[in-house]
Amino acid sequence: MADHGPDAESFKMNRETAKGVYLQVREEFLAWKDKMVVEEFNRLSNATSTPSPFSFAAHAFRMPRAAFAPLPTPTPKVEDREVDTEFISEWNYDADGKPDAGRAIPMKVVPLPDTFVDYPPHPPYQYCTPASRNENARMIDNKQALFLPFADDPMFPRDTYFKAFDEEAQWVSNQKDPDGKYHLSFSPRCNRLTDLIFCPQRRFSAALIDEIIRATPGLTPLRFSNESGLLWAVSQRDLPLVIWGDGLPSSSKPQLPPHFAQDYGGSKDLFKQVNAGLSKFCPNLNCITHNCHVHVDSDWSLFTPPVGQVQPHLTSTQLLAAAQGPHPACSKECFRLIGEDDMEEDGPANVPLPDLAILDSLLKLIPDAIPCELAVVSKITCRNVFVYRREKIKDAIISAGKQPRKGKQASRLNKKAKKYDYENQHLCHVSTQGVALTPFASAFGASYTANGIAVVQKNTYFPDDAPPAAVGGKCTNVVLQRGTFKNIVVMKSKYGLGAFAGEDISVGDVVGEYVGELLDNSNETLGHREVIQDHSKLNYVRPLFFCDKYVLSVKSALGWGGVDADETGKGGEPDQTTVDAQWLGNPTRFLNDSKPNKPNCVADEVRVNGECRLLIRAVKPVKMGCELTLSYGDRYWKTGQETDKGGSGPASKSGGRRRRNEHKQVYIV
Ligand SMILES: C[S@@+](CC[C@H](N)C(=O)[O-])C[C@H]1O[C@@H](n2cnc3c(N)ncnc32)[C@H](O)[C@@H]1O
Repeated sequence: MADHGPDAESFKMNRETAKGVYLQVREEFLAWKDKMVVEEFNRLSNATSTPSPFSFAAHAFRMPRAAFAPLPTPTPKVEDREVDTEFISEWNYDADGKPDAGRAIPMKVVPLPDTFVDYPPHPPYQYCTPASRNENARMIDNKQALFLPFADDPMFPRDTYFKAFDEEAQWVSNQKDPDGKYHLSFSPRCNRLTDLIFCPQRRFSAALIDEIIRATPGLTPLRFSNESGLLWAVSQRDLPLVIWGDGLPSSSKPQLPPHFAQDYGGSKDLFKQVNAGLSKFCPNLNCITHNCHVHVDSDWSLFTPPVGQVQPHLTSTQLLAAAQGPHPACSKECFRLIGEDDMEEDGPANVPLPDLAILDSLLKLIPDAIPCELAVVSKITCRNVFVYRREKIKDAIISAGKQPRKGKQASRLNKKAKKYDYENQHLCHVSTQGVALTPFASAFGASYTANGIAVVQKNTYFPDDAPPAAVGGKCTNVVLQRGTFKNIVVMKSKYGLGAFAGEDISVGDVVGEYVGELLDNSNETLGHREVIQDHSKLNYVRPLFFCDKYVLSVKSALGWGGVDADETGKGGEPDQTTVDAQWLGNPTRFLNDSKPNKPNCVADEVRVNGECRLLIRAVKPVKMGCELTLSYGDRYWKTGQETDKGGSGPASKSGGRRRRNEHKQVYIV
């Protein structure tokens, strides 16, 4: 942090320069304004008895020139300032809308106080991009500094921050051409104006960069006023969209996929709709986003191809057998209560037709899905789903060998159905199949499934201390599926901001999901995040311990390998995975450490279709208005920082990679 001196210097210098420019622009504006006022005055003087109603108040707001000279400090009180008298015109209109002769009303014009004051730096950012799901952090996290954090804070160790980035990416050269003008060249990765500013090995002082920028037509100076200029603009990241001097926008969304707006032939058939919609969906099994730019670049060929009707593999008996286990049923309607003995006794399902239409489509797409999952999607009890499926897909057809289900193959399928460790699932069963959310999901109020396409949830694993499946007769698993979490209010607490219960919360309630950017050691250089943690004394990194091998499988599937991955990105062991809610998250990021008291919440690591998710679950009843707390674990405070000091936090490294690597057993339960 020792390098903030020169930055503070150049910051001051830029401010002086910016002030000069600001005053000059104000002079020009005034001259223009004066000219306009004179023109308008002449026009009015020459006017006949019926002045234009549009000239109303034409004389207002003329300011004396004295107001724009550099103002003395401190700003004089209003009554001490030079005051001019001006006139505005006023007309009354008759019933036909004709104005009368009008009158002049005298007005005192008070000069504005100097608006160029030294504002203190903005307090550290306390919020971040709101998100409902984890996102994979950029793999090239160390390649480019895309924006300058704390751009308005001269104490931010800017150089240390830049040094954390890849050296190759930092290279930039500067030569003067024969005319003595600066010629800028950038490394391939430093190809934007921002890189010029943010490349630490630029060998440029901020003043020199400012000079270069000024010499380049069309570019904004680094600092123009406290809320304008390039430094300010980049601190705003992508909001609002900033168009840089080179004409490139700060965020370039890829084009929509071809035929994105195509209609679906007016079809009400879900199967057809899903097929039509699938081509817009992210192939990442955990992503429910259409037109997803997080996991797929703009190569639309990578998007999910349409599917045909899927042949069922499992007989109802096999389906039922696969789902049996020691866990409790989620309600009286749980299909597992049917039991093999009752198989023939249950009558046909009595469900309304539109729901059956959805179920029909689902059975075409994922005939082997566990009925619980189809129940969530189709809003039919899983018992009825099971009964309907049994009617529709006769065991005899599958067993009779119409499908290739015999002998070894059948037993392999049985094994496959069983390998999903149902015994460990305390909550409602979810299937081994995929669930895709189509653009029509909101219309139907549900998500739709398609075999192995895009999965909202499958194979959820809750740790052993998870509460029983049924809370108040309802399956709590759907809380995660539907994102129906508790109200959390963010307010000031003892340690900066804190998360408070916005409603009464009972033991076992899922309060929310801790979401953020997923990082692992394939995001090689994360040092710049640590610089920010050090500076803000806030650390939002949460380790994930139990999920890594599953993350690996998802990553391999996507060609994102771990450390020792081969050149295709496959294979290798990923290192510790963490969720960082510094820049992307939701109100659960504000849960403070409860020390010295016991926490009222714990974080459960949950595996959902191979992806790790952190659920915040209440372990004590929490009354509305009370603060929600976790125990971060002793290791979190490994640097020995005191936990009873407001705003203090762990040194960045303790929350960053080092902590993750050294203390895998730490888990914020
Ligand atoms: C996940 S954030 C919690 C929200 C944070 N208070 C805020 O204002 O954004 C974790 C940070 O909160 C602060 N914090 C949380 N619990 C604390 C405690 N018991 N003692 C001191 N600081 C704490 C530390 O700065 C820590 O790095």
